Amino acid sequence: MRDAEQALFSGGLDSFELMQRAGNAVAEFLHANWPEGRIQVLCGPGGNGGDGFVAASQLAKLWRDVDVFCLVPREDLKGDAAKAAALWEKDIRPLEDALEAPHDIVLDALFGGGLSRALEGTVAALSQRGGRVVSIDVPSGIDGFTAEPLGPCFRAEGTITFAALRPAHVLLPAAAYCGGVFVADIGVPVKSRLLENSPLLWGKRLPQPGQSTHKHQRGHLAVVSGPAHATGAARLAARAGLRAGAGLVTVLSPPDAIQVNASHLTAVMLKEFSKREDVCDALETATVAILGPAAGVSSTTRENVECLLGSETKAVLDADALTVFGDDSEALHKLLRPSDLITPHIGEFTRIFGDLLETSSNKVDATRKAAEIAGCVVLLKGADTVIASPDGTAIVNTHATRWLATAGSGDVLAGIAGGMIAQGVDAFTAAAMASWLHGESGRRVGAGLISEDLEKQLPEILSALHGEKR
Ligand SMILES: NC(=O)C1=CN([C@@H]2O[C@H](COP(=O)(O)OP(=O)(O)OC[C@H]3O[C@@H](n4cnc5c(N)ncnc54)[C@H](OP(=O)(O)O)[C@@H]3O)[C@@H](O)[C@H]2O)[C@@H](O)CC1
Ligand SMILES: Nc1ncnc2c1ncn2[C@@H]1O[C@H](COP(=O)(O)OP(=O)(O)O)[C@@H](O)[C@H]1O
Ligand SMILES: [K+]
Repeated sequence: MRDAEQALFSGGLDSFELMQRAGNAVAEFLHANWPEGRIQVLCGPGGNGGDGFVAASQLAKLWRDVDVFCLVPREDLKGDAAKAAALWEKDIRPLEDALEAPHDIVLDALFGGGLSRALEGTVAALSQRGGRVVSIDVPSGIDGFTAEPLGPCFRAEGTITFAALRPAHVLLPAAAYCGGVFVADIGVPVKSRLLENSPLLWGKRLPQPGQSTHKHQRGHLAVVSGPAHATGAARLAARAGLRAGAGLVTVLSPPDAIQVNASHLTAVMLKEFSKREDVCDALETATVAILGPAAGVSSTTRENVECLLGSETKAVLDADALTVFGDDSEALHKLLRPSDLITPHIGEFTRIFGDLLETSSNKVDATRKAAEIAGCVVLLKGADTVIASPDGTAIVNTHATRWLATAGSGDVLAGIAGGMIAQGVDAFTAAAMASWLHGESGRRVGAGLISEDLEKQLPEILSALHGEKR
């Protein structure tokens, strides 16, 4: 078992006691969700198999029809797995027999945290049979730490794990093999929290105006525009921020882009900046500013970032505001504050955090380390988006759609986050809200999606979350 896994289960608790609690939880989970049918329990030689033996004996007590198969003979089992097998009084058959044995549901208790190599032979063949599979801890064949299949692996309808989610339960591609994931509390303390994004985490904290609220109480979002040929990104972010509920939104525009911005903006306000002081002055009246979308990789962008991070205004930094520090990322890390949010995609992440992705065991670990290094909230974009705060708490969002892979969709995401921060939501929660709302908007549009469509979905989605009919 790897260190990270061991740390999760520290606390001086008796390991066989934990195995019994785990196995009992597996039996309850399976019986509650798959109440009928003959169960084939496939046990491995270690702790995962041990959980399987406990679950099998408990399921038999619930009058379920259970057959148990094991990769190794009973007499070769050791430690807790041997103790658990002793609870199963009937036959333990060789694993090969499972290939042809009649069954309706498979309980996959082959390997969990101790998988050390790709599945082969009978185990590999069993993993490819299809059918209804419930996995213990993680579908066997998936490396729970890198969140990648090591080779052939089981595809579960449901997975039960213990104490806390692991990266494999929420990161792609592993998450797609887990089915519905249930976390059983087996009474062990959890050190760092990993959560799956959902309105259940933040729905009650969505900002909402009171009966007599005025716009100035809903915060002021500023978005810095790029030059005349690159203004659309800022407007996408600005309109999304307004839809998300910011009371006032201003696009700060360089002089050459004023005309083009003016001809496209209505509810969003416009203000010109020509030199550094103007940006600083304009930013001072804002609650939060978004800087980076199509801003240009230029000394002006860098100066604007420095000015923003030296002010009282909170920051959402994206795209060029990050890239501009590519050869001097430590300077950026020093300037960032805990209330700031940065939203890199993988390319931008690599520019400002070097090889962190390659040197970490998975995207969650890399994003957590990045948040610690930069001292701010980091949202790493992708089909699975990871949000981490410097204290180690992390949320993974897979509530999205591949149709979001289109120009400008990241600008909308930054805009929604900025709109939430303007209304007083902390950067971590705002990032979680934004990534879910962005994903839900994308799902509602589907094929043919362009970034302009996304903000138009927000009124309906937000109304539903507020429990208001439209
Ligand atoms: N920690 C706790 O307190 C709790 C832990 N719990 C449970 O324990 C599980 C972790 O147990 P674990 O560490 O024994 O690892 P596990 O996944 O059973 O496998 C290791 C064995 O498999 C073997 N093996 C590996 N790959 C193989 C392959 N491809 N093909 C063939 N063999 C292979 C490997 O052999 P080796 O690599 O040494 O050659 C070794 O013998 C965890 O997932 C959870 O279910 C719960 O009870 C809750 C409390
Ligand atoms: N295949 C995908 N599945 C789900 N979401 C995706 C996918 N590809 C991109 N996204 C989402 O779309 C957005 C793209 O952002 P980004 O790469 O910054 O684009 P842009 O710079 O064009 O705005 C991110 O929020 C990302 O998480
Ligand atoms: K398993």
